[in-house]
Amino acid sequence: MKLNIQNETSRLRAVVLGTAVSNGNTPTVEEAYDPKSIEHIKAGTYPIESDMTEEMNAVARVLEKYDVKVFRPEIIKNCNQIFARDISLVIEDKFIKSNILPDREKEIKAIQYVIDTIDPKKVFKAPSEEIHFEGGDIIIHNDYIFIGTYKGEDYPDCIVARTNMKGVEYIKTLFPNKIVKEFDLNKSMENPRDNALHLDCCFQPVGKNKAIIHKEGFRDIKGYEFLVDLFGKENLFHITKDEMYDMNSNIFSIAEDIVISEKNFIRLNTWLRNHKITVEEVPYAEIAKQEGLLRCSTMPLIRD
Ligand SMILES: NC(=[NH2+])NCCC[C@H](N)C(=O)O
Repeated sequence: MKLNIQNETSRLRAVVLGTAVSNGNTPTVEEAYDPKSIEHIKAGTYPIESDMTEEMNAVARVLEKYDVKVFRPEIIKNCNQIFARDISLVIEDKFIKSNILPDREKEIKAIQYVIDTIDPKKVFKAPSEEIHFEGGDIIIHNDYIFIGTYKGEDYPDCIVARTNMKGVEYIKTLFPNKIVKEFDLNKSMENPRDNALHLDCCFQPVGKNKAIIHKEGFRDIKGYEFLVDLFGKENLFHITKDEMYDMNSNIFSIAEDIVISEKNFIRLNTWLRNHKITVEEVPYAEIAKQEGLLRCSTMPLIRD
């Protein structure tokens, strides 16, 4: 397979879509690695496998409708494999295995059968365990690579901070011709409304020149201002804390003028349609309880 990814919105041809099959029992609070999951574990409202499987199948049906080749991970028993985005990423024609949170390391072997179809010279793995990065923090935007990170001193104890500056430096070495720009994000293990878990939880380009953004997700306001300058204020759709919590920035583009979005995102979906973007609505509120949505559960391999 010949990979090609230059941005988040060109016409999609092939993608990995995660799976909720054999997702395991409801984790304990200690086992969870994000605050929104913890909230639902405590409230007894943690999502169940059959509901999540149904939601993901709805996404698969939309992708098939647009003739996108869909790869699913092999099933690892009792393992949460929903968020395919984080375990690896594709930039240009390179496949990069993430140095992910140790709790999630075993997820990658389920897509080895996909990796086996790629030229081994194009497959990369960071050389040191001190280099951390996950796909949800990395957004490719033509000449730019945007990377979410966390520069707080408590990084080592912060399991919602998944990409460090060593990760940013590593991506820079792989793409010397790109402008790599990092963003220091706000993290909170206590309150999901204050937690920009990954960059794609508070920002994502959409359409040709637009983006969805949550200003308060940026720990360093200069990062937010940089994006305002680059995209232009009139091209940004600002979301509130509650909309970030519901994961509005985490929709998924099939093309510049086609997105998959959650059916309850009324304000966002209206804005998209007003900009002549076709919105394919799916139910994804159960998946959202684990602090991830459509971008998080998809990992594009080929776009035009
Ligand atoms: N790309 C993303 N934003 N992924 C969300 C992953 C959510 C998952 N609960 C985690 O904490 O790892």
